[in-house]
Amino acid sequence: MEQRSIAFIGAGNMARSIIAGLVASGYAPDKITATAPSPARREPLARDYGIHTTDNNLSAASDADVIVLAVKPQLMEEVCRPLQILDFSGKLVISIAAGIGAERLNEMLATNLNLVRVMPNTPSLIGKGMSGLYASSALNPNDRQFAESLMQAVGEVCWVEQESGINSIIAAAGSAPAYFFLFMEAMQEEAIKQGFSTEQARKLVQQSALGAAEMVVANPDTDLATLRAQVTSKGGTTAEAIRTFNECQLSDTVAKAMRAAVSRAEEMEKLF
Ligand SMILES: NC(=O)C1=CN([C@@H]2O[C@H](COP(=O)(O)OP(=O)(O)OC[C@H]3O[C@@H](n4cnc5c(N)ncnc54)[C@H](OP(=O)(O)O)[C@@H]3O)[C@@H](O)[C@H]2O)C=CC1
Ligand SMILES: O=C(O)[C@@H]1CCC=N1
Repeated sequence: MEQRSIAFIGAGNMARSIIAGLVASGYAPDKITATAPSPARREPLARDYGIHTTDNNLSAASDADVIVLAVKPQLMEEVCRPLQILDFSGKLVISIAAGIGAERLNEMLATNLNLVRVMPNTPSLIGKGMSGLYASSALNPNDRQFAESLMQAVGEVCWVEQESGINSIIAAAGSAPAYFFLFMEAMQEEAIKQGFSTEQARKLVQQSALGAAEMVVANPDTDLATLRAQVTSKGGTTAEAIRTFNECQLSDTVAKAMRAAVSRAEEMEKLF
């Protein structure tokens, strides 16, 4: 893919995941800079991926063709203010922040940005990311294409037509790895109670999760309910487990949780 110089402003969990995936996919480490105030954040990135790091946001952003805003939403305004003096006309800005809209980002950087909002997730680290992208129709096709290729280098992508769709991407993908981790944690805990060691319990759970996910991917024409039915023998053990989940209204709980994620993103849009 096109090798533009990229500055990640913020070098935390999500920036690291994208950087790792990018470098593994062949993106030149020399073209990537990441910024963070603490050396403890920067040094492992420089060491592990061979990228440049600095605590100077202004110089990193000034030297870059592409600026990825990757700080916590509550810090975004403070981080953007000193960058207002830059000329953004030839730069592409990608924001991965949840709960900060395009209009607000234009306001924070005091200009009309060439902007793509991206909502990635941490499996980008291993090239298995799922990212949602939004750009206004005014964005030039080259920038649109670059943002898409960048995120494709670390996983799958899905464009949304309306900016509000980014909040639904958060609910379905950005936050979603945590839901699966939570489910696996609960399973591991119970497997331990049933007599397995922590390692055995983890292996049982992770291999089942991996196998299930890979079966979903390998059978694109089979719906999820059918895959579930194939495990569920009539009058058998799975049926009892599923009945228990249904009794506890698992689907409703999942729906509630996803709506709570959207509501929080909407709330953050007002706060920051
Ligand atoms: N984590 C996730 O799964 C996802 C996160 N996001 C979004 O990504 C963004 C970052 O989240 P996440 O990576 O989890 O957060 P982290 O807290 O892990 O990372 C934030 C980073 O910002 C750095 N930082 C703090 N202050 C400054 C500053 N003044 N200038 C430059 N960098 C600064 C921190 O450095 P230091 O440690 O030195 O303070 C840290 O490296 C958020 O906006 C979030 O909404 C989006 C999708 C998924
Ligand atoms: O929890 C958060 O706010 C961020 C956005 C999606 C995943 N992590």
